[in-house]
Order: sequence, then structure tokens, then C-alpha cells
Amino acid sequence: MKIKFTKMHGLGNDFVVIDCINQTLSLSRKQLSFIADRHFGIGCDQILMVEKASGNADFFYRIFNADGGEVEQCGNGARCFVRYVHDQGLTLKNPVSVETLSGLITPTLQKNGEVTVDMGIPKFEPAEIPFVADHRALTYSLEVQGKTVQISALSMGNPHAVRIVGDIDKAPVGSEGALIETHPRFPKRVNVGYMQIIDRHNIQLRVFERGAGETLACGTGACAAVVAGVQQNLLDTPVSVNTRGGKLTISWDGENQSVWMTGPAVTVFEGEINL
Ligand SMILES: N[C@@H](CCC[C@H](N)C(=O)O)C(=O)O
Repeated sequence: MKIKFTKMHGLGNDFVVIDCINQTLSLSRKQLSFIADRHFGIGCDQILMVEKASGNADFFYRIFNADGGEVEQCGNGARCFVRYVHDQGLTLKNPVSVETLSGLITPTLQKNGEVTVDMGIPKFEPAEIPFVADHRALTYSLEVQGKTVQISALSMGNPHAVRIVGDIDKAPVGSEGALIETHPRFPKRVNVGYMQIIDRHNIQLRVFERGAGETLACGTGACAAVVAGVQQNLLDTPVSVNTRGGKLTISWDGENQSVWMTGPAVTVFEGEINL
């Protein structure tokens, strides 16, 4: 079976985007992880599938991590999604309403080519993340291989843990991040962000993503880090989030408000793969 795809990225967090409106597809976990494989397949952090919406939204968008697991939300993917549906002539609407497994998001293409996304309202109740804790708190102590670390935990539609570090270059992203990703207190696993605060409007961030490992940037991770920083009175909105792949701007006015994310979305090439 041959499928057409488009390779895209948001700050180096890269995607294989597949039109499932004009192609009829049902891919197994093995086929998805083959597509994502950087040696034997195309290579990407996530696979994005563009589908017809069932309700009132313009589209439904499905997200699969490089390990083939389906997840609820992807910030950098949302920006690429709206660029894709416009470039492919699938809609002329702007903003576009997009259903995801975690609810509706609305990306808007800006005149300068950047994309702004209403990423929805963050959730903090442990059961909604999901995270095992007796009650909601600003930070939690987590035992990681005999060491106690402090994290914030919240959901941006997908689960996030955020750690504050003094030096982003020395943060144990690959080692400790991998242990927190699969920590038993996160029953659906978790994305783990390491944030260095530069000043009240600037942070540096690296994220060990659930199902993908460390990526060059994570959009929902950037939202989660800013929300955690604002809540602890360490940051003021808006915040520039500097990642290894470039910069995102995140705004959040506090509890019960949507998080807004602005950044680029880039098409790299189109192709066809035999599965
Ligand atoms: N790269 C994404 C997040 C993708 C999903 C994540 N790995 C998860 O498992 O929740 C982003 O830009 O938000």
C-alpha cells in the first residue's frame, strides 16, 4: 500500500502529516513506528492524521508518538496542522476549529506566517492529569531512584511534569526524564519538562517527551512550563520559551483561562511511502 505524506516541523519537533480525508487508511502500531523510524522509515517525532470531524469542528486531528501510541494533544503539531490544511487546499477558513482526543483547539494563521493557537484551559486536579496524589498542590515531591525531586504536574490535554533547574545544559533530561516518564505515579506516563528561568518573561526549556524521547521543542511542554512558572509567581505573561529548536511565545492570564501559543510551522517536503 502506497501512502502520500508531507514532512513538516515546528521548531525542529518534526512530523509526518497524512491526509486521511482523500486516502482511506488504518495503520497498525507497527506501521506507525516504522514511519517514524529515522533509519528504516521516514523519521519523525509524531505522526499527524488529518480526518473529517464528527461534530461541528472543521477537522479531526489524530496524533501518534514515534512509538506508535496515540495521544491526546500536540502543540507544535497544531500549528503545522493549520498550515497543512491551508497549503493542501482542504479549507480556506482561518481560524480553523480542530477536534482532538482532548477537546477542541483553534489555530489561526497570522499574516507573518506564524500560527497562534488557543490551546485550551490547563487542568490541575491530580485525577485529570492523571497523577497519583492525595490533593492538588503547586509542587509535589517525587521519589526517583532513591532521590526526591520537586515537580509541578498539570494537563494541557496531555500530561506534563515540570522541573525547575539552574542550568539547562546540565539538566538530566535523558536519564532522569526517562525515569519520570514511566514513573508509577503517572499511570498514563508523562512528558517531562526541564525549565531554567532567565527572568520573569524568558525561560529555556528542554522536554523529554512521552513516547518520543527528547525533542528539539514541545509546544504543550512550553505551555505547561509557563503555566507552572506563573502559578509559582516566578513568571509573568507573556513568556518567551527558548528551546533547542527556536522560540515560542506563550501567554496565560491565570486559572480557568486558555493558554495561547504563537510560533512557526514549516513544510519540508512531500513524498510517498510503500507500507
Ligand atoms: N510534541 C508535542 C507533544 C506530542 C505528544 C506528547 N509526546 C505526548 O505523549 O503527550 C507538542 O508539541 O506538544
